[in-house]
Amino acid sequence: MTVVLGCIADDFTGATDLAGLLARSGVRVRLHMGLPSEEAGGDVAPFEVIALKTRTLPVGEAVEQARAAADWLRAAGAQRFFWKYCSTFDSTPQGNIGPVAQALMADLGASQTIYCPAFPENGRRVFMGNLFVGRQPLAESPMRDHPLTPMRDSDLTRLLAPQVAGPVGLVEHPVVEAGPQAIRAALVALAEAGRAHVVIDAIRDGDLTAIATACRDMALISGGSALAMALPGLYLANGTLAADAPRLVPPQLDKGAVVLSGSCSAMTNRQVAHYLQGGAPGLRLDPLELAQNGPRAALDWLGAQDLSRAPILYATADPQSVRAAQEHLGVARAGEIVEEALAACAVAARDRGAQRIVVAGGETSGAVTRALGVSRMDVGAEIAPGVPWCFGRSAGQDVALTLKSGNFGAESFFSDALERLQP
Ligand SMILES: Nc1ncnc2c1ncn2[C@@H]1O[C@H](COP(=O)(O)OP(=O)(O)OP(=O)(O)O)[C@@H](O)[C@H]1O
Ligand SMILES: O=C(O)[C@@H](O)C(=O)CO
Repeated sequence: MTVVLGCIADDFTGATDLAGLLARSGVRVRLHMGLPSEEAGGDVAPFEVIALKTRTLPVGEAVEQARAAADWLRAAGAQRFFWKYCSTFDSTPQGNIGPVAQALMADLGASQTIYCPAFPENGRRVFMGNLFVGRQPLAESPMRDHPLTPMRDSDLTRLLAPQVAGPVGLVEHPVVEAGPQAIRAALVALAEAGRAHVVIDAIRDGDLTAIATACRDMALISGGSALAMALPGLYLANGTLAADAPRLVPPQLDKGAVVLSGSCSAMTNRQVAHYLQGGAPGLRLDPLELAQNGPRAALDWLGAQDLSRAPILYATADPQSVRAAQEHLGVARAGEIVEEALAACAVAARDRGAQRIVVAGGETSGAVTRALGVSRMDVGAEIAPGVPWCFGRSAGQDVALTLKSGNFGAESFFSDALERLQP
């Protein structure tokens, strides 16, 4: 078995999203939480996904980690690579998306790559280079108030231009609609015009399949998870991937569960409210209180809960409360305090036997998996598009984790997740 596609994601929920969509094909997908510490090689899956936590890091550090991940994947046999970022193109003002793509292209000897964050099933579409979230342009969507990466422009070519050397190209939707051959021809013409970085429109899954067909042999593809979805089928069809990959057998799990929410997205706010309305025991964490007293009160509360009722601990709050906390503590510190507290709660819940752990938020998921010491997981069934249950080991026991991207899932996501994976 060799690695058919080596994938690098810039955050943990983004990586599970990608892994979940690849796993829809039935092919085995392995997810590494952070740069793998074990030697590359040995037992590998055809799709290996490395989850980094680089979305908000300084550019140099993000680039260094992505290159190290690509080196590991290359040593494991990968010859094609996928660079996964958020379907809302989340980046800091300096931006890591372009610099990472550029560095990987240089290392892999790729002369051109594409950028396509579209995820139509979740309402992300790219048209004439502009990213829409549902009906709203990105910059008018709730993403404009994201705690760490507020997105205030919707034009991907304009967002990408300062992040890369040389001009950015665009393959417009009419070309994409005309199919793989037209896309290939447009990419060749753009390459001849010196455009190594090309944004591609996509408004439905069929567009993504056409793009994946046109680009499946590129050394580096970059985009959201949905662009990768067609790749396993294409690799099976052309014989790059053998059809006899083993299937996942999920472990037996106990009744105990906990829900930890550090995402402040509009959707997570609704999901938390819905879960509490349904009668779940819940405790709201206040960053200012945590800054003064630490997580002791949260841990005491959790210690008194019946874990078979899947209690929720959440810092999820509306944009106004988030801003107030950030003004007092600073953006980074407010985030860290919450992440540390939720991570401590995850460990305490695991130590009391919780084997199903639901986490909302990419940064939060990074902190939780790190605290649990979960370094790699096998990817199971999806609860909602882009949100699978994953199975790993923590402190010698089986744990199931689902890492929900801030904006993903239905309002009933938390109860959906627990129903989907009943002991
Ligand atoms: N009440 C709060 N005040 C300030 N910051 C908060 C608060 N609650 C959570 N945070 C921080 O906001 C950040 C939310 O980012 P996170 O990546 O976890 O969620 P998200 O961005 O909605 O998810 P995704 O990246 O998957 O879209 C975290 O750093 C978290 O600690
Ligand atoms: O692409 C998305 O929207 C998600 O996988 C994600 O990256 C959220 O952090």
